[in-house]
Parts: sequence; C-alpha cells; structure tokens
Amino acid sequence: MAVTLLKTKNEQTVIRTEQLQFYYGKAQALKNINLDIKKNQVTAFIGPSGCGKSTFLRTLNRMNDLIPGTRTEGKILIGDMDITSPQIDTVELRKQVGMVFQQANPFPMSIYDNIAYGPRIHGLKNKKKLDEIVESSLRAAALWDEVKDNLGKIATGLSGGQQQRLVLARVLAVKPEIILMDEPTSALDPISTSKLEQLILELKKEYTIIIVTHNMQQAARVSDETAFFLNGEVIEFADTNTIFTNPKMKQTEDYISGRFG
Ligand SMILES: Nc1ncnc2c1ncn2[C@@H]1O[C@H](COP(=O)(O)OP(=O)(O)OP(=O)(O)O)[C@@H](O)[C@H]1O
Repeated sequence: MAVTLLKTKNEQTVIRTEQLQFYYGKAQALKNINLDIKKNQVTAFIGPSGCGKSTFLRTLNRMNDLIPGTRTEGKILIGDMDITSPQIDTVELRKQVGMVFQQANPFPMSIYDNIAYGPRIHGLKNKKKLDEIVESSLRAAALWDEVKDNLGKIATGLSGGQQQRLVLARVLAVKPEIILMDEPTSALDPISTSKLEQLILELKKEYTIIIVTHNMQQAARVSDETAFFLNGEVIEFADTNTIFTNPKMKQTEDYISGRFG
C-alpha cells in the first residue's frame, strides 16, 4: 500500500468523521455525522434498533463496501488518511481496524490456526514467531490459561464466551490500532459478559475501542464517551457520565430513561 494509516501516535483524536453520509441505495442510513474518537478510550454507540450504529461502525473499516449499491459521502479520517479514498488498501485497513461481531465466528480449524491465520496471510512463516504471537494474543484476550493445552483442538468446540475471546485474540494477532465491537456480548451469559467487559477495560491501555451496545449498563461500565444515535443522526456525544446522568437533549434523556427504543 502506498499510503500510511494512523500517524496519530501522540495525538488524542484517532478517528474523525466530517459530514459523513451513508446510503443503502436511495435510503440514507447516516446523516451528517461529525465525530471525533479519542485514542486509548472506549467509545460506546447507543440508540434504538435501526438507528445506524452498526452501519457507522462498518464505515470505519469499509465493511459496507461488501454490500452492493451502498454509497459514502464526506470524510473519515484515520490518522491523516481519508479512508473513504478509493486508493485505500482495505486489507491493510481491516488489519489496523479490527472487528468483533455479535456472533463469534471462529474459523473451522484449530485454536492455533485461528490465531496464526492473520499473521500467515500477511506473510509470516517463522514457526517460533507464530508460536509467540499465538501465545501473546491468547494471553491478551485472557484465554491462554483455558486453552494452552489444547491448541490443536477445533475452535468451534469452545464455549460461546471462549469463542468470542478467541475471535478477539485473532484480531489482536495482527496488531490493530482500533478494535470495533458490534454488540460483542449480546449472545453471552453474564459471567462471559463480565469477562469480556474486564478485558475491554484492560485492552484500552493499548487500543482504541468502539463498542455498539444495547445494554446501557454496559456502556456505562466500560465506556469513556458515548454517542447517542437516532434515525441515522448523532443526537448527542459526550462523556459517558454526562450522557447517563445529565444529558442535554430531551431525546437522549427519553432513551436512557426507557421511554422509547
Ligand atoms: N445491508 C443493508 N441493506 C439495506 N439497508 C440496510 C442494511 N443494513 C442496514 N440497513 C438499514 O440501515 C438502517 C440502519 O441499520 P443499522 O443496522 O446500522 O442500525 P443499528 O442501529 O445498528 O440497529 P440494531 O441495533 O438493530 O443492530 C436501518 O434502517 C436498516 O434497515
């Protein structure tokens, strides 16, 4: 790739969107989104179903490109690069902006091969280095102790919570800067949810994390800043405490107090 992403090591803002509009065919799903996402923070997106949270998340690593008939207008700056540019190498972009989905999606291969998959795709063949990456990624995802004696076992045999941490380890193995999480705990039991939340708080020391969640307690527990989406717009974006205790907008207050959504 000719361009370098993410030159923002010492700056606070790692992602900035400017007048971002997004369309599925003629239907506009995102309207004029201007957001700054800060480095080494957890940013939560909340809002009722269909308000555009996942769509916005997916614009940040161009996952929407995979859907025919979609169109993006405006800018998405990551570092000093506008990632909406056709010149962007989306494989490289998705390495740096990793994603964890609602349903854990381990590949039907061994635990080891799941984690080694990304580094191998990016050209790493050295067994010792791969071993190191597999171990450090599984440790960072708080899964190593549970699987270290079974690395050759098929990953789809793990529990749901373990699978979600495995997928996270797979993302970490290619050393991203940003991790996008789309309702990562909605299919998990309370204990697995709590483990993943603790992990998120740990990982933000090294990564910038954005999480879409329907669980407002979760947003309150893990995030530093929260954006409230409604009908494709960001109605309010502020530090999480303010959003939940002293929102400025009536729609935010109505939503967080359960009056709609
Ligand atoms: N692949 C698609 N094709 C066409 N329209 C879509 C597609 N995905 C989402 N939409 C529409 O875009 C709008 C925003 O959807 P999106 O999934 O981003 O919302 P959301 O806030 O993440 O919802 P939820 O909380 O239910 O996941 C909705 O009107 C939805 O129907």
